[in-house]
Amino acid sequence: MKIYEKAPAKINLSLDILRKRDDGYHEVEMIMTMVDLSDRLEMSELSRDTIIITSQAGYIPLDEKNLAFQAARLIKEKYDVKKGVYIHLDKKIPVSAGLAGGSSDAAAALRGLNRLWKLNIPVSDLKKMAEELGSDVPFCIEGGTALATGRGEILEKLSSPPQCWVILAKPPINVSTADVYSRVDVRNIKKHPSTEVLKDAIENKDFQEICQSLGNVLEDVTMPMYPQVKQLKDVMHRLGAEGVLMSGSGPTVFGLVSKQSKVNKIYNGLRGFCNHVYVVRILT
Ligand SMILES: C[C@@](CO)(OP(=O)(O)O)[C@H](O)COP(=O)(O)OP(=O)(O)OC[C@H]1O[C@@H](n2ccc(N)nc2=O)[C@H](O)[C@@H]1O
Ligand SMILES: Nc1ncnc2c1ncn2[C@@H]1O[C@H](COP(=O)(O)OP(=O)(O)O)[C@@H](O)[C@H]1O
Repeated sequence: MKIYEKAPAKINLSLDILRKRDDGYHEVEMIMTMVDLSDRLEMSELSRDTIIITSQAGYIPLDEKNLAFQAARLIKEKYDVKKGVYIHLDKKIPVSAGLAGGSSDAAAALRGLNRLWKLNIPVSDLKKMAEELGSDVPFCIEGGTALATGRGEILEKLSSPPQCWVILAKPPINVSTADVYSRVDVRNIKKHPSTEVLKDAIENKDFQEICQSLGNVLEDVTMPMYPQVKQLKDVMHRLGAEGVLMSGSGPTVFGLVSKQSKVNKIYNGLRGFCNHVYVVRILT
């Protein structure tokens, strides 16, 4: 039997850091939503007790460092599955981009293997397993739009933002999440985003208020390291995007656009600036 599972990218509409914890993680408050730029996982059962990962993307690890491999190993151990699996990752989400591609692949592997091996694991238990794989993986299990707290694993479901176009642009640099967090000076965060205001704006489907309330404290770490990210934000604003923000630890910048008539102009303008530009929608 062969099954397919989609693994969509996420963007952070807000990202705030409250404090650094004793375990080294940061206590965050962030609103995340999924967009329709997705990897696709093809999974088939192997009678031999082994995990094999392949991908057309030449730039990700295919061994136990791959998050989909780790997901398969975890579910096999926890549920004592003696069968093997072959997972092909059709990568579309750029890597180390702040779009949680690896985390979403891990979540898709958990969902898919639950189906493939007919394990009937409830979503709450999938999310518990997801926590062991990474802070963003629990959100990627159910997706949608959510307020994430703790280190990212405590989730409150929100309604979807109003439909709009999301333009993603990734400059040709890869950013390490661990490196960015390690440089945060928690006592000197200049401006915390107004998470509550953003949350209300989403509930009220108030597009203009959403655009005004976007905020990400990691911009002040990543942008001085990579000035291209700030330049990209400025270009997006100039081209007419109504709300512009860096996603996660970066370097991807997204722009929210309400009018289709603006989308082509922004897309074409950005293509002159960087190779990786995508026009996507928020997944409801
Ligand atoms: C910044 C965010 C925002 O959504 O996304 P990305 O930019 O990676 O997409 C997330 O917080 C990233 O989550 P994720 O990529 O799953 O992080 P993990 O693998 O759990 O952690 C990688 C490293 O980041 C740091 N880390 C992560 C999460 C957190 N709340 N505090 C931290 O300090 C830790 O140093 C950890 O070792
Ligand atoms: N399935 C996967 N897809 C992408 N990257 C992966 C995967 N498994 C492990 N990685 C590794 O995880 C790291 C972060 O990848 P990614 O999830 O794309 O970053 P981000 O969360 O910043 O978007 C990279 O160093 C990459 O090599």
